[in-house]
Amino acid sequence: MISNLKVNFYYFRFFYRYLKLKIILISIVSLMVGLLDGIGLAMFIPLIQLAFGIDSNNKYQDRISNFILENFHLEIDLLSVFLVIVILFSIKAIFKFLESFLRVHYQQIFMRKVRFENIDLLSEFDYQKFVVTEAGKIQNNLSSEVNRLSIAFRLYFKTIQISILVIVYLGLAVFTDWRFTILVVLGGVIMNFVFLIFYKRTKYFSKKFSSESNVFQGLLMQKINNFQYLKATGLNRSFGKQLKSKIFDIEAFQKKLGIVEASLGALREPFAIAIVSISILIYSKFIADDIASIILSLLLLYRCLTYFLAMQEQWNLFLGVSGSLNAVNDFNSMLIKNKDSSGENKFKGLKNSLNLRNVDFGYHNGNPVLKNINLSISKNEILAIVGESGSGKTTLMNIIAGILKPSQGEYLVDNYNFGGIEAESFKRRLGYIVQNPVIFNDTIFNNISCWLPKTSENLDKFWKAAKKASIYNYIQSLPDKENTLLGYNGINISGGQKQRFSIARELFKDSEILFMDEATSNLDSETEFEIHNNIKNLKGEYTIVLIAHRLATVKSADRIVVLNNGHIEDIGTYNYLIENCSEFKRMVNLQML
Ligand SMILES: Nc1ncnc2c1ncn2[C@@H]1O[C@H](COP(=O)(O)OP(=O)(O)OP(=O)(O)O)[C@@H](O)[C@H]1O
Repeated sequence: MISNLKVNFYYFRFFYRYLKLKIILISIVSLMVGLLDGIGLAMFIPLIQLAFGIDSNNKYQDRISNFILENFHLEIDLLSVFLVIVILFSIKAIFKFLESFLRVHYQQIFMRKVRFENIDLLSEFDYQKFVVTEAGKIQNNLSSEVNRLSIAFRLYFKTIQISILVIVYLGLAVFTDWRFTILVVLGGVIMNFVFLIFYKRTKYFSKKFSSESNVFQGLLMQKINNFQYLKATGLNRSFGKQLKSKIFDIEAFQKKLGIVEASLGALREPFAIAIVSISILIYSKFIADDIASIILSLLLLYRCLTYFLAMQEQWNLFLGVSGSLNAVNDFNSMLIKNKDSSGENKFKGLKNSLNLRNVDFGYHNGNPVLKNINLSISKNEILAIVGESGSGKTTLMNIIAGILKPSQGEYLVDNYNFGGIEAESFKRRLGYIVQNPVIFNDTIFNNISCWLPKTSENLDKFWKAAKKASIYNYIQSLPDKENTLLGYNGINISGGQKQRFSIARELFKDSEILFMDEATSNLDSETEFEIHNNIKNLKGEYTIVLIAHRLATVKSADRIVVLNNGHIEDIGTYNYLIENCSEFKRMVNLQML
């Protein structure tokens, strides 16, 4: 019982977090609907009595209509009773409309808030945590589970609204004849205990449904992301089999949910009829034979019971999707717990240098990846990082870019601790060109401008960036030029072109610190030469941190950092390192340059 209350309070708190006092307002409106309906219903007793001339003493036998007629000093005749009924049901109709309207309106507000919150939280999600979080879980929670949550909202509020009606009818029934009411309520309580077993099963299957959907979405994403590979290697079908088997698992839980819901639906009515019949028998045999109150009580209790059954049905349907509420809430808490930390001070541009002091770093598994890194990058310097695969180049670059935080030591931007800088203002000045360039399924213009309006000023900037990234001629050769669609993940263009597009995007952004990870690994020698000429042309204008496996491409750097197994082996110009760093010399020899 207590744990049930706790769970219900958990659901309530979840919705209250987004809607606050709106929940109270919607409850008040439902209360009005119930009160107006119940009182209106009670007025039928004097109406019948007057119409059939049953009562001769101007005294009506049910307490509700007596209360209304006496307190409002109404004439006790057929017309005024009739008018009262019409007025009550008309006002009820207005509240009923308001009730449905508010539910839909608040549902929209609620969903918007949840979606916006998730989008913001995901933007601020800590990178280190992101890489160890199942992609399917993120995808499923942000799409399917949020959609199920919308259904959960509707069902939850329907349940609340209906339960208010149940309470109102019950109250009115108690007011009319408390003994008969107690008999029916006792029956209802017994019935509820029987149904608790069904509710438990529904909740369990709903949770299983959510977790299986997470796995399914993860598999689906992998299939889409690795489509080319799976197709080429013929693994497409066997991967498809995995997806199909997950569909069977999901179906199985859906079916079980359906069976529980169907059983509940079928059992409710016979149970209810039995309760009412037994109550009438007991009442007439052992308690009293007050026909007028029992008729009104029956009317009210019948409505109460109908709503009670509807409430149970809605509640069970809600439990069927309540897994989504747990899933979204857990996902939300995880995002909140792993929010990127950000300082207060706005970054207004690099003045002198970026500095790492005695920096150590390890991922979640604890293995040290970087050890005692001391490095200073001057404004407008081109710094290249080289080293064997796995030596920590990307990790080091991600620390300088602020995506990863040092486990030990300090990262200073112009002598200010990085932690004190507002993350967003720093990121706005960063350009990041990754190993697998990010291409959106959109036009070339939107891919480079990141959805800025196509004004002549932006268009001018766009072509300048395209020229700098050596992609100008290619765009001009296309029939639709900058309006050409690039396809999902740039499926229509080559690896080299993808990289040039992403370079153009960063140059468009007016970034002042550029990070390039293997930016030239997929380019043919001619384009590579061109890009490196362009990088040289950027010299003095941008601070560039560059990772390259092909050592010829780092010749244009001012300094090169040689990383070896997580520590800095040496730093210097290309010529200095050839002379003084055996590790660098070995790497160059290996590449036979
Ligand atoms: N998310 C992660 N979780 C745990 N360990 C990681 C993670 N990313 C990288 N590592 C480990 O950290 C070490 C350094 O990886 P990093 O990617 O920085 O090397 P790299 O020099 O850039 O390699 P490559 O040239 O192959 O890209 C490797 O041992 C790698 O396995």
